[in-house]
Amino acid sequence: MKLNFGILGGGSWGTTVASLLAKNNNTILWARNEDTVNEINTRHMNSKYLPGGELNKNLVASNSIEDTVKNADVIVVGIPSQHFRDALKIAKPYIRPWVPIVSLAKGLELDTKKRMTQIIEEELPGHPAGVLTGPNLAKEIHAGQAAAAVIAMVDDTIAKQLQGSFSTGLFRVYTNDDVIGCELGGALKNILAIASGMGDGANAGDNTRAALITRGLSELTRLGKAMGGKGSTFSGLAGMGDLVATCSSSKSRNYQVGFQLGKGKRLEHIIEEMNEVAEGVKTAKVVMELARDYNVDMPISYEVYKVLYEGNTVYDAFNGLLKIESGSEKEPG
Ligand SMILES: NC(=O)C1=CN([C@@H]2O[C@H](COP(=O)(O)OP(=O)(O)OC[C@H]3O[C@@H](n4cnc5c(N)ncnc54)[C@H](OP(=O)(O)O)[C@@H]3O)[C@@H](O)[C@H]2O)C=CC1
Ligand SMILES: O=C(CO)COP(=O)(O)O
Repeated sequence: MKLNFGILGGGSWGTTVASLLAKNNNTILWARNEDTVNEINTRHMNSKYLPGGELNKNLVASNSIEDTVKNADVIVVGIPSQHFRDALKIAKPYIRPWVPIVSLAKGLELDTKKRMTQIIEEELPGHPAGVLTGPNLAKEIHAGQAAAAVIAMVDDTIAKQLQGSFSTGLFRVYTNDDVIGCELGGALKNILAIASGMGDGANAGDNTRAALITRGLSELTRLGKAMGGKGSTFSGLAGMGDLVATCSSSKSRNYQVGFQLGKGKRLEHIIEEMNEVAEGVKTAKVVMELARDYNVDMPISYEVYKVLYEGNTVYDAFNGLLKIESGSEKEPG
């Protein structure tokens, strides 16, 4: 069934998802940048975030958040986590009752430590809230390469309907009812992608990367389960899938931050030179607090945090990890 979609956020992922949706649905994309809107409407491109390659010609962009959401049957939010709540507040007066809201963001709000669907529930109570997540590097999907994702909603009927809307031949969408686990998988893996990039930047080797991914999955799963996610979610697309993609791809912005740190660059300079978001940098702060709140050991994330915020070097981080006593794989730690 053809639905009306309103997408908020004209960055690389918001635009890519909007273009996928426009294949089979009426789709409007809201971007605050006028040049982006004009370029999408006239040249079917978003060269700031997705250089090269055309977007679906049916995609309409708008500078008006009201026009974008007022007739929408579904709203999709691709705004980075630290600005997600503000965008919902602006859109709220124009959103029709009970319209499902789907988050694309992979981060946690700094002040509140909340997930994006918790923010949706607070700002738009009564609206079904869900997340689209998984190993989905925007630039590959924009280039027409195949990928798989998960739509997680508590209500299975809505999840199945959205599964049909988001799916295209090359973009395979699975359903999951574990919204907490799916959301946490996407947010927590970004810090581990920074760790993996740090290792590669410092030429630590393929074995180190494999160890970081595997032990990273273990710590991500520990916190995720303590916060209410299901163990099986973390071995699926939203957990292991996304972890593997971002920890091993130079297309990941989080991996790139780590890689540059591994090369000895300072965080401020790396961020200054990037025109895209790397959610793991801010999420690392939140995750350290959550690890304390839930009394969960997260040694790799902690070493990343110390490099980002306490002046440690990448070599301090790897030395720190090597000093930790290695226990049994069956036990946490
Ligand atoms: N890119 C990817 O491969 C994937 C990204 N994600 C997640 O999707 C989310 C969005 O990321 P992505 O699209 O990559 O980000 P980008 O860095 O590519 O773009 C960010 C977008 O958000 C807009 N924006 C930033 N702040 C505000 C604000 N206060 N109000 C309105 N718009 C704002 C920017 O607008 P402007 O241009 O005007 O600054 C820009 O359009 C992130 O949480 C990310 O983790 C998830 C899966 C894949
Ligand atoms: O989440 C992503 C791919 O699944 C994108 O990762 P980055 O934000 O690190 O680019």
